[in-house]
This record gives sequence, structure tokens and C-alpha cells, in this order.
Amino acid sequence: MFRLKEARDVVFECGPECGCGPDCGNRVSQKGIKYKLQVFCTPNKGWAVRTLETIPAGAPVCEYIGVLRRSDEVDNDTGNSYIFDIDCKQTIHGIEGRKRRLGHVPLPTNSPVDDKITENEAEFCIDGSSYGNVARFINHSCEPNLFIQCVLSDHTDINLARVMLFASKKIPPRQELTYDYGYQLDSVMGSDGNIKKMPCHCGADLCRKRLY
Ligand SMILES: C[S@@+](CC[C@H](N)C(=O)[O-])C[C@H]1O[C@@H](n2cnc3c(N)ncnc32)[C@H](O)[C@@H]1O
Repeated sequence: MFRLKEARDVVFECGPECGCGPDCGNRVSQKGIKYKLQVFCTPNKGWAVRTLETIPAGAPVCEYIGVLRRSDEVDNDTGNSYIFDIDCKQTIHGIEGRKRRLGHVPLPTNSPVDDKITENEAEFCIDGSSYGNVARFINHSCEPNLFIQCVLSDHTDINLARVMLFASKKIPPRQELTYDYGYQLDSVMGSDGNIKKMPCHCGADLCRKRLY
């Protein structure tokens, strides 16, 4: 069984051009959800997801699925909380809000994705509001048990990478699954130009007290 001990810059998987077939071990993000997960209701965070069985550290848990959209076409004021920015550039370089998630992880100088990385904000996002899977119900924690991994399989455009969630530690049955949403505080603005704030209820000892 495939295990990823820590986040890498990018995971390159086999794709349609490889000719290796669906049973190839290098198609982790294409094999679906392997663990029994349950959506449940929390008192203060809305819906959430927990595992019903032990998930080993490094195991792939699920992909964040949704409709691919251009970020500049998403209206931040609609309250759509199921938008996942494909900001692998930030994940890779560990800048701004996502810095906490990975630390500074420089790209290899000969990386085939390096020239695709722009300094702009995420150009595309995954919108899980109208179509998606269990990943859209996974909440934020300041001390998460999942990490985000960008995956490329059928192209090399990092701006359109697939987004996978992996277990960062062994997760026992009934524990809620969480990842760090990685917002930089005071980075979310409403259309009125005012900073939007959302309290965090993750309950972690080192909780930052706000999602954004
Ligand atoms: C991707 S959705 C997660 C599923 C959501 N709880 C639901 O009921 O559909 C993100 C939203 O969940 C809530 N949320 C997630 N993590 C939270 C946290 N640590 N504290 C408070 N609210 C949280 C916020 O409303 C956030 O905008």
C-alpha cells in the first residue's frame, strides 16, 4: 500500500499516456476512497467528516473533487464555503498562509513544473458546492491530521493540479479528519472592502482562534 510520509512539491502519477493500465501502483489519486468515512454534524462547525477505521500515517484519504472554475469568476460574497483554491504554487514555495502547512520546500531547479508557476494568486479553484465528494465536508484545524498534496497525472500544468489529502499521522477510528485551510489572517475581503473574519472552533491547543 502506498504511503507518503510528508508532502512533496508535486507527485507525478502515471496517466493516459503511460500505457501501464489502471492497476499501476503509481495511480494513487485515481483509485478512490479506501477507508470508511462518515459525515456527521458538529455543534459549532456544521458538517464534518470522521473515519470509522484506522488510517495509517501517509495513507491517501481522498481527493478534493468539484467543478473546475476560474478563481476570478467566483464571487466571494455568496458565502460559498466549498471553494478550494488550486494554489500549489503557494504550497510548494510555502509562502503566505500555506507556509504553516509545509514550511519552505523549494522546487528542484530542473522541475518540469517550475516554469508554469506564476506569482499571481490561484488562477483556478475547485468548487465543491454543486458537485463533489466527502472532502467538501472536511473542516479546518490548526493542528490537522491530513495534509494537502498536489498531484499531476495527465498534464504538467501545476495551476490545474489535482488536490489530494493524505494522513499526516495515524488516525484512530471516530476521529474527525481535518486539514489546515491555510488562510492568512486578514486576507479575506468582502465586496465592501472590509476584512472578513471567521472564528475557528477546531479546539486545538495551539488554535489560532480564527480561520481568516
Ligand atoms: C469546506 S466547508 C466544511 C464543511 C462545513 N462544516 C459544512 O457544514 O458544510 C468550510 C466551512 O466549514 C466551517 N468550518 C470549517 N472548519 C471550521 C473551524 N475550524 N471552525 C469553525 N468553522 C469551521 C466554516 O463555515 C467553513 O466556511
